[in-house]
Amino acid sequence: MAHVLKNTALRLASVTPEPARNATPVVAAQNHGSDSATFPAQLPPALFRAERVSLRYETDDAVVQATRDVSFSIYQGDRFILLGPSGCGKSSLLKAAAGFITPQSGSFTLNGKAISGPGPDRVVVFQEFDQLAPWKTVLQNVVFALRASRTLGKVQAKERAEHYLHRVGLGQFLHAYPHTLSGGMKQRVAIARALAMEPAVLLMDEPFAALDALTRRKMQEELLQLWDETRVTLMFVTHSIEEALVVGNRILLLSPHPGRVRAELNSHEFGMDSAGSDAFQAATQRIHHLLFEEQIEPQPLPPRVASHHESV
Ligand SMILES: Nc1ncnc2c1ncn2[C@@H]1O[C@H](COP(=O)(O)OP(=O)(O)OP(=O)(O)O)[C@@H](O)[C@H]1O
Repeated sequence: MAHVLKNTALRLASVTPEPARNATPVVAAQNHGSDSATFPAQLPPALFRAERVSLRYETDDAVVQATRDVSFSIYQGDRFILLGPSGCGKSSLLKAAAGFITPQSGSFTLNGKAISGPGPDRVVVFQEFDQLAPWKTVLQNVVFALRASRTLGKVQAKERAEHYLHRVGLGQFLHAYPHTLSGGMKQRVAIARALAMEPAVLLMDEPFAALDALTRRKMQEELLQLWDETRVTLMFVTHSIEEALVVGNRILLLSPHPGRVRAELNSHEFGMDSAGSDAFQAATQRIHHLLFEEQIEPQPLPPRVASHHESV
């Protein structure tokens, strides 16, 4: 029963815009990240779901198994983090969720519909600073993406682009060219462009990893502010435990290559001001331990509970 209660707290935490502070702070589940059979029926369905996704690359020289049987559910308004060591398949999962890679087996669904390719309902922000067309101004870059999705007319696209560029603090730089911007500013344009598409899920692949520490912190803060205003559903890849705890409300831990679900954690209690606190340090160490040291062996389970859970 305790398993079900803990997991219920986790799920409840994930479906409310900002989860209750008294929810179980960190809950871990090995494999089968979310098993709907163990939760009450009144919870809303997942917005986005990965079901036993295995990803494999085949080249002339080698076959690389990137992930194996990865399952998870993302709920409306989640800031869902994929966290794991280098090479565990985080980026591959994100690209597959975006529809750029077809799973070897398993599936992704958005609002219950199978994903079979890229779509404007899933927009990606990458780490690289060269995501913008250098011959277009900041405004033109965003308008171009909106027009390419064929959902808006010229005037509407320009209005929407200006709105989101103001929102990320670039109102003064609408007519600047990308080469005149700092790395952080270019990432803001990429984020504004993605937000302007008003996707169902915003996919972010280590978007701040190439920034210096101060700018990275500022961008994390701004992202949280933007989330507060928009409540956009995020799927965010990082290999930084601290970033995962600060940015996310739920964290999926992946084991080293090939990536499998190691644990699922509830991290909504941490924010920008948490770093350095005892609870934050303890959570960081616990995650580190889960990722790199602890071998979780499957335990005998009570009926109808598909995975081993533990609280931290
Ligand atoms: N296009 C590709 N062709 C062949 N193998 C690939 C390709 N892309 C990724 N891989 C391999 O798949 C595995 C997972 O890579 P992926 O980039 O998804 O991991 P990651 O967790 O995002 O790593 P990092 O944190 O270092 O970016 C790695 O072994 C990688 O070498």
